[in-house]
Amino acid sequence: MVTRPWRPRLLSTSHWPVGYGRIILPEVDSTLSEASRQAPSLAGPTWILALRQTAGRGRRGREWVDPDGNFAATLVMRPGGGPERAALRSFIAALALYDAVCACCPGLDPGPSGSNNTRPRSRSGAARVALKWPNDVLLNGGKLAGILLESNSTGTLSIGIGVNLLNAPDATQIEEHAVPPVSLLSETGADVTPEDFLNALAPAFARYEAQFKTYGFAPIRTAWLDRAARLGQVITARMGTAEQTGTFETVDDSGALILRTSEGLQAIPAGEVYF
Ligand SMILES: O=C(O)CCCC[C@@H]1SC[C@@H]2NC(=O)N[C@@H]21
Repeated sequence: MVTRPWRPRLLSTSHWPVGYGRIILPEVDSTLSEASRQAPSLAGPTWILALRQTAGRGRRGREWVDPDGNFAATLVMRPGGGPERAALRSFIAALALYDAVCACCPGLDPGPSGSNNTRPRSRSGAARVALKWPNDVLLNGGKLAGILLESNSTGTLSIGIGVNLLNAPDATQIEEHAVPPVSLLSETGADVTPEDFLNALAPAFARYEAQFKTYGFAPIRTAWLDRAARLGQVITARMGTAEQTGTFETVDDSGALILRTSEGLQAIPAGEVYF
């Protein structure tokens, strides 16, 4: 496992978004759990970053293995607007992650827009980032980051984000057919600290959130589709024990995956995608 030598960090706050709080903890069980504990006393949207998580959780009840040096944070907010609208924040978080990764790695190839965005690496050999429905960020075709949304009946939404900055978890621990994990360091050579990553991610999230509040989901959906992995290709979506294979046509205005199958267009509101 790669470790980063300790060095004092000067946190740049010059681009920190107005109205957002920030809490940095040396260690916590899970930033999502910490978000539930802290939410009642928070005055506004707040990022909770932990330099170490001892009980990180992933989607579908999975453990999120979080080796030292990786990014683990949760944004706690009270977005209003009901659960369906709140859930669209996963697309905002994915776009913000995409921008933060590109900002931290200047040599990265943002990739072509639209359905060509399927090759794991660009022709020039530069690393390539893409978004995988519903909640993953891919780098060179491997899983770099995951997003887990949790909400409660009081209207609190917690957006948990894990990024393999320094180390990718052991690939033998992943599910069959799942995308293998990669790290930012191994794929690009960029050594980015969790604090620096947060300083790129928080303003990017705030920009997309402001756009969403003003213009709704349409521009977010378009931007997400421009960065989507495997658009126009045959993929398999798994919903519990059921599976659907078809061509990835689009994402609709509720965020559902639209697959073209032999029975016509199928909308999949939630599930996991396999390539
Ligand atoms: O399964 C996934 O892909 C989602 C992973 C989400 C992991 C992050 S790390 C920060 C936050 N705290 C957690 O316990 N989980 C999320």
